[in-house]
Amino acid sequence: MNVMLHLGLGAFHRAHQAVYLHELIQSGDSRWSLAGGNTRPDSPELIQALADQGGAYTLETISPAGEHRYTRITSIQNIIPWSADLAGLIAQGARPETKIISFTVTEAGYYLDAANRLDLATFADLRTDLDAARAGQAGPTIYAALTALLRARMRSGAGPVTLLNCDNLRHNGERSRAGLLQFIGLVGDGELLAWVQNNTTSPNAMVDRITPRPTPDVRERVQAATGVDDPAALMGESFIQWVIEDHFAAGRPAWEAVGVEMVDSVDAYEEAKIRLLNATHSAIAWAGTLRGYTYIHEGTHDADIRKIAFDYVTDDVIPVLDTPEQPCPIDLPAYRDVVLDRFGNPAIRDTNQRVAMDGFSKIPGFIAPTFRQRLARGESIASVAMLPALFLAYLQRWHAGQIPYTYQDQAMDPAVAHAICASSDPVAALCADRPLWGDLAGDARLVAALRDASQRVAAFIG
Ligand SMILES: NC(=O)c1ccc[n+]([C@@H]2O[C@H](COP(=O)([O-])OP(=O)(O)OC[C@H]3O[C@@H](n4cnc5c(N)ncnc54)[C@H](O)[C@@H]3O)[C@@H](O)[C@H]2O)c1
Ligand SMILES: OC[C@@H](O)C(O)[C@H](O)CO
Repeated sequence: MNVMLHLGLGAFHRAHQAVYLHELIQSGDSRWSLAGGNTRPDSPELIQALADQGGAYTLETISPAGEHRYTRITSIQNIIPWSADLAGLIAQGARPETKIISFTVTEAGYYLDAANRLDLATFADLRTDLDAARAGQAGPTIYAALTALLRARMRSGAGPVTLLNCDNLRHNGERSRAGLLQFIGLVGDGELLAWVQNNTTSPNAMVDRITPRPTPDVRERVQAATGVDDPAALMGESFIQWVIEDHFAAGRPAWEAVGVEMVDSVDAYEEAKIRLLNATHSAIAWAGTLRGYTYIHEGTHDADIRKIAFDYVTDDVIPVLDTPEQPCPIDLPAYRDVVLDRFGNPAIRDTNQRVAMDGFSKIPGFIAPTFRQRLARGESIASVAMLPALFLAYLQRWHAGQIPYTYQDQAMDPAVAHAICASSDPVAALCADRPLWGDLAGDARLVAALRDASQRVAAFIG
């Protein structure tokens, strides 16, 4: 049996990658199974519940028409408990049957600047893990965990392995590989660096399924529908998509048999998803919070918020993704409309809190590239400017203690956030932040557009 080892047993992995493999196994192809665990001591009760259930759990999916389906997912066959030395994960990673190491550690879990360099100056977690790795120890960041796993694999002679990133990150394979190789270089392990370069691949992948944080009512509905009380139950939308570059070092499941799209280049899919779905999603979460809504579907049905989202995609994104020189193979206006319909599904009850999180990683990842392209073409940035202007208004509310939930942002330096909000010119301060804007930081056109957009946001908030 071949094993795909997954790092980051969050909701999304269980509603997406585990589901595709479950369907493949159900179709009669049981050549692969999943093992998984967290690199951080997160959600210990959930990990224990999964272990107690042999890795199985019930997934509820809800279609736009409101149809509920319940499926017992059984592809994760080895739950690896967390320990600080990551001994269980390292042992599994070093076994020859492990042929793929996949991961979901959130967009903020990669610590890269706009030029794909590890941002050691900003992220203390990364500095701590680098010290640990230099001392030969594992650590919770993806880079320190992979360094420890791959070192053990190299020493065990278990052979090549694919590193499969399943997070919403542009060029997610290439970028996390760049971070990993820099990290190993900084550790100073030349032998491991050469081994990783020669024995691993990192295909880019686009992943999609809206998976809210499971709430107690999901468990109740699952029990009512199936008779099983499942503390690891979770819920997602019925829509699911996975597009992967077919570049595997040691084989892969026959995913195409269950609808995974295996392609040469994922570029068009990931640009469409990150800009039309993820950036729009964040904007609706920021705007919805400012208008006093709790859920994404509420903001999506607010005409003003919907117009901000629609105009951003229509005016500023589609023209740069679909050009005469490089026509986009995806029907972007149709994609925009489907995405807004998905967001508007009231049964999903996805929260603004979940989608608004990690704004400091989403501006550079999801939004700044549109500014860069529009400005390079000498075109207006009025519609896309509404997104960071909404984020700034949201951040100011957070700073004033007026957000009705805990704002989680792993990429935020609280001192920087404070300096922006306390500045006499918050727009200029936000636009000057290099981790947010890279080479665009301080650009006069960016500042002017955000000033104008901030006035529109102030009028919108009322
Ligand atoms: N939930 C969705 O709708 C969805 C859809 C597509 C893609 N994704 C991707 O999956 C990611 C996780 O989403 P989720 O719903 O599973 O969230 P979750 O909160 O349920 O799980 C997060 C997982 O990431 C790990 N993690 C978080 N920060 C980390 C860090 N800095 N270093 C190492 N591990 C870290 C946690 O231990 C946990 O396993 C998202 O950030 C996104 O990139 C999510
Ligand atoms: O925009 C937030 C994401 O977690 C989103 O739910 C996901 O990317 C949908 O696939």
